[in-house]
Amino acid sequence: MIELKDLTKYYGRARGIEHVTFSVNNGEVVGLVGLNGAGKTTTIKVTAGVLRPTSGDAIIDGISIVSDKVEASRRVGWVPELPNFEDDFRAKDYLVYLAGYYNITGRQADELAERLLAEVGLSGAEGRRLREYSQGMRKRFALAASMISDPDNYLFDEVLNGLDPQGIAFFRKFALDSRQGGKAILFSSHILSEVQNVANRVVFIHRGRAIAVKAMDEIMAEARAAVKVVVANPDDKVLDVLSQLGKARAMGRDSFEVSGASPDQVTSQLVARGYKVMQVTQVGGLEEYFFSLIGGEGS
Ligand SMILES: Nc1ncnc2c1ncn2[C@@H]1O[C@H](COP(=O)(O)OP(=O)(O)OP(=O)(O)O)[C@@H](O)[C@H]1O
Repeated sequence: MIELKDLTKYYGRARGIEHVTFSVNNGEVVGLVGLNGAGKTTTIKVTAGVLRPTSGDAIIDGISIVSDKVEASRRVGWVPELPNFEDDFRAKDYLVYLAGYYNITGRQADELAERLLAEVGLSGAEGRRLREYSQGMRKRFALAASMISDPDNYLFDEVLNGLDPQGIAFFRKFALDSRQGGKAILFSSHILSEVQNVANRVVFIHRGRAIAVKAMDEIMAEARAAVKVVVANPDDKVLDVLSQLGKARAMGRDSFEVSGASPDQVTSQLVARGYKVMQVTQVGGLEEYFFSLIGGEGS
């Protein structure tokens, strides 16, 4: 569990974040959302123990990052926005070296490094030097490194940046599995559609302050999220079929809108009944909610 308590960080006189308070419970994936410069990286770095707060505290599994930094940071895996490594190292050697910090050595460290690199999709690139890694490979490597001690808590800063669709799918699965496994994940991202897919709660940060903390269900209800679908072979029953999923209405002869269902649910429901789905789009949702929250500033 990750608890942020009245966390404030000033860079000299410049405000980073002020009075940020929220928690990430075990079994929760919380998205951290905000404009450029809002304070996401600062929040994550202070919580990870790499920046000292001006005041307030972050508590990891009951341990203060301020008064017991070593113990608290052992319990959290951190993937920075711009991962920085000893670039002359070869990937696997570096993971083995990092595992040493957790008293994992010898064959055990070797096997762990290979397994983690395979898990994040870097098999075949274990022997390459980190300086030869692309941005996406570095992100994948940083993910592997954060998993060495199999911590119960994770902090991911823009982890999706630079990842290809396969990498994004890996992260999505990792987050959902971790959620089921009772871990606590806080991740920042500008890709609001992915935050919507993965997070069960969202912290909106604006000008250094956490201006709202909301469950995804509430966000979707308030933002009147809906799925728009175009069907190639509509008939007079299609509306009834869609109504089984949520509130459905016809928008035209072949297009329909359903609220209270996901694009996946709409597609499988229609396909199972022999309809041809031409187009499915999510309307409203997190993005709409975010902009309504911060007013005209983001547009
Ligand atoms: N080293 C620093 N020195 C001075 N000010 C800083 C420093 N790092 C961050 N800031 C300021 O703190 C505020 C929050 O920055 P932060 O990097 O946390 O935002 P962010 O939400 O992560 O932004 P982005 O989406 O652009 O990555 C900004 O006003 C920024 O200018």
